[in-house]
Amino acid sequence: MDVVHVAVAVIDDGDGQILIARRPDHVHQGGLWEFPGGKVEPGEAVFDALKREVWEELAIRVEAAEPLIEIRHDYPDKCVLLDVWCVNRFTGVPSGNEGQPLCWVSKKQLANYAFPEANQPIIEAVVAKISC
Ligand SMILES: Nc1nc2c([nH]c(=O)n2[C@H]2C[C@H](O)[C@@H](COP(=O)(O)OP(=O)(O)OP(=O)(O)O)O2)c(=O)[nH]1
Ligand SMILES: [Mg+2]
Repeated sequence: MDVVHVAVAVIDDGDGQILIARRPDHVHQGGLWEFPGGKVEPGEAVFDALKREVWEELAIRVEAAEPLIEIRHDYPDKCVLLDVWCVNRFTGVPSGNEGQPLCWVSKKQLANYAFPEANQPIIEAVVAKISC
């Protein structure tokens, strides 16, 4: 199976709150919460994909980000490579541009939301990190 390369953004508000979004019911891993992001296009740099996806989904401009962790995960129907970045600086106010519910949550609260299976190590990395 082809591996789908995905740029994923962990966005924090500088005050310990992290932005999560709910995936639509009808898509892959639908109904679960996620960190915003999406597929890297052929020939596109991952950071450019991150900025593009965050703009498309949330209408905010990423100004600075750093790599956090890369996760390769095989779902029964899809293989993904999640390229996860911490967004350190952005401009604008996030809005669910695609109608997706958004929520700002503390690191501790992340455990109360259902995420796709691949996200477990991401959540551990976020919790372990001092900022983001
Ligand atoms: N964005 C995101 N995707 C995740 C996470 N965890 C996880 O397993 N995935 C998977 C679900 C999908 O198979 C894939 C991301 O695809 P996507 O549906 O967000 O891609 P996209 O925004 O480009 O959407 P589309 O244009 O294809 O509709 O990665 C996560 O935390 N965030
Ligand atoms: Mg997406």
